[in-house]
Amino acid sequence: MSTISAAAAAKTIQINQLHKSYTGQAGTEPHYIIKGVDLVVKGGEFFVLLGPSGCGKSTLLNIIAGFVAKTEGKLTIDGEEISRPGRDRAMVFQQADASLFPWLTVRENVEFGLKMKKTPKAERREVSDHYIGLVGLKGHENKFPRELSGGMKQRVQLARVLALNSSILLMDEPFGALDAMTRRTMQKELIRIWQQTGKTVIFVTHDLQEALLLGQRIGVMSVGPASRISDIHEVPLSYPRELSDPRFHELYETIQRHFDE
Ligand SMILES: Nc1ncnc2c1ncn2[C@@H]1O[C@H](COP(=O)(O)OP(=O)(O)OP(=O)(O)O)[C@@H](O)[C@H]1O
Repeated sequence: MSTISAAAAAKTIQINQLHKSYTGQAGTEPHYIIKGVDLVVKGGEFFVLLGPSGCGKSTLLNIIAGFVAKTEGKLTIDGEEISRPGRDRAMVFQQADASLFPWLTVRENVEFGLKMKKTPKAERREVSDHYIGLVGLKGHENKFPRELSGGMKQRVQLARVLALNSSILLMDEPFGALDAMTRRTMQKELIRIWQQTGKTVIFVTHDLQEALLLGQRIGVMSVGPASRISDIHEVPLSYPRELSDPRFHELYETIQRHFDE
């Protein structure tokens, strides 16, 4: 069966009393970045992690990815405790440049992970055609990253991650470096791709508008240190969401007020 048709089932992430601290010099108290994070993200959900700069969003995402070790607490995926990276999770970073190989074409970048997995050439081609099309890059297969705009590079990164067929997408401010118009287009496309692929998504942002455009639920992290998820807001709006929707504006005001208190 091809990688496209064998779509991985969405997975549930459960976090209980997660702490992350760094120790300083001998004899000093540990410095808690996050302390007491509790969270359940259901399989197939689009969950947004929102919080001010430096509160520990990336730290939490990196712990879920298995890139950073937790200090205490429990982290399970479909009931199985995890502590290292796995094929069930894939990360999309803010800087697409840093994650693409400049000497490989769009197609070669998208196929890279599959090549590492020794996927046969014909299947690699089928998968890369599918995801290059899905992210709107058809016709650009033979270009190199230097020939692409920032938005296009981010699409390549997304296609490469999608081609790996992980059931969980971890996204760390992936559109933070894009101009406003490209960012809006990418947000819409991401929702379309999420709806088509049924993946579990955890999307980190410090932008409330972006959080409300994307998330089914928004977890707000408190100001660090020793940050935790202090509130979870359900977003009862269907997709695609429009900034001009008065209900969007109302929700924005409600959550913003909460920040100001
Ligand atoms: N290896 C480390 N050792 C010590 N402190 C660290 C380490 N990594 C991160 N920190 C600290 O943890 C805190 C949270 O960082 P993190 O990058 O998770 O925040 P963030 O909410 O993602 O911020 P931003 O939105 O600015 O990216 C920061 O104060 C940072 O300095």
